[in-house]
Amino acid sequence: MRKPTALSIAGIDTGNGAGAETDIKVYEMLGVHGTLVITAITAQNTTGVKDILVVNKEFFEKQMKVILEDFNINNVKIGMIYNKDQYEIVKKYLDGKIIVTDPVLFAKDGTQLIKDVDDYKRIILPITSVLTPNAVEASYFSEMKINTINDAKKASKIISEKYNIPYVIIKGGHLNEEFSLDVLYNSMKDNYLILGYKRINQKNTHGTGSVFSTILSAEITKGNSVENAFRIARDILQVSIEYGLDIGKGIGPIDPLIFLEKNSFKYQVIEDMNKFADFVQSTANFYKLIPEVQSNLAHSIPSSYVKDLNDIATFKNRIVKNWDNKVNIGFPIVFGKPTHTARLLYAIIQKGKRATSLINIRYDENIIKLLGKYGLDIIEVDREKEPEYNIEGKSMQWIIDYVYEISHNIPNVIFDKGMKGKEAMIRIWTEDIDSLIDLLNYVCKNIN
Ligand SMILES: Cc1ncc(CO)c(N)n1
Repeated sequence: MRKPTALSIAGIDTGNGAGAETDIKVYEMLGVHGTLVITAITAQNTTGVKDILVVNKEFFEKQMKVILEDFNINNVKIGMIYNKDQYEIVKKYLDGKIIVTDPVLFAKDGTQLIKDVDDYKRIILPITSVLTPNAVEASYFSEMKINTINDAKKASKIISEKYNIPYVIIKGGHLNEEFSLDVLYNSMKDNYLILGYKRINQKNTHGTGSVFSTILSAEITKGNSVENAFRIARDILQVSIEYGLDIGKGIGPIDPLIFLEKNSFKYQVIEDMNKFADFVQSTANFYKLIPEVQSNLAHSIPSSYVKDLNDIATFKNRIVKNWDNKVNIGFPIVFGKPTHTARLLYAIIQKGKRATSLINIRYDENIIKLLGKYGLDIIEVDREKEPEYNIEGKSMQWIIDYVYEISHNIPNVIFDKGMKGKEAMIRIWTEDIDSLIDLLNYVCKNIN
């Protein structure tokens, strides 16, 4: 196997939230082999940088030589780099390569991570291809206040011209707006690309800069344009922040690997639903469970990872009983469709249940009896008690709120006998797909 290879010049964060470890995590997750030249070891955790042991000039250069004489490196990412000696060695060996530089002047707790700042400006910035300052750093390099998106545009161009940097991205995390806006200035085209994402209220944001700049470097290494790399980086960053880790006593790290994890969870959901479809089609009596409005299965990734309906899949065209009692599975499997079953499952998960699978089936007293015999808890909902509203999709939330209020729990079987214009219905949820298949199989075997 061949793999594109890149180099990160960074410090070690012993708490594994930013720096070299994060860079390697991100490179590997995106299919790039990441190598390292270490600038310093920080004694660091989520509450801050407690001390810094700088790698001396000779050993710094030794690492550089060893890496470059072996690997074919054309892409570099620079994070924490400490002093003038290190800048000069970097220039000597790496000038002319594609360099993404994250100018980490200060850590989150204010610790200075770059010492000889004037030399840094003179030596590192002019060999940089893509610079990724936040608003505070950009303000420092451009010597202007940055309060608005227009300020950020102006500053990015000033920095680009002043230091001869082809691309400058000013990250808006520090700009005070409802949306976080990032500005990319492309000096060759003299144009801007602005990306806006909803600000996430979540305190665990350690490592945001390292993750962002390494995604850029990885995507550029694979041949993507800087613009596309920027879009990909911003997308992945958003989920990485949403799933920031509540570990440590301070500012916990964001989790870039969630991007892979979520994709693999979703793949498992699809496999489960295919298995469920096979079960339905090989079970002779299944048609007896299908109501007039037809059935659907809602199936989610592990419930603790569910953020919204996009994490829940259903069959786009339901599970349908034909005139000849054959059952059709309405493929394709789709995530994010706001069906009754998906909303119901979502509402149950919101109540803290480890639910992942839910189906609606026909109401029949005998089916209720069988479900009881099988050992499931059952509750009846009186839909006459439901208030009238005209907002689509509220009913499912009401059902779950009502059930929770009267039983302080969400039993696995929730049924109602219907009312005018609303068909009676049984809804069953389980913690996993196999439990749902087993119990439906029992019902189908014993129904007459
Ligand atoms: C080693 C290291 N690199 C970068 C940062 C910036 O987040 C940090 N805190 N520590």
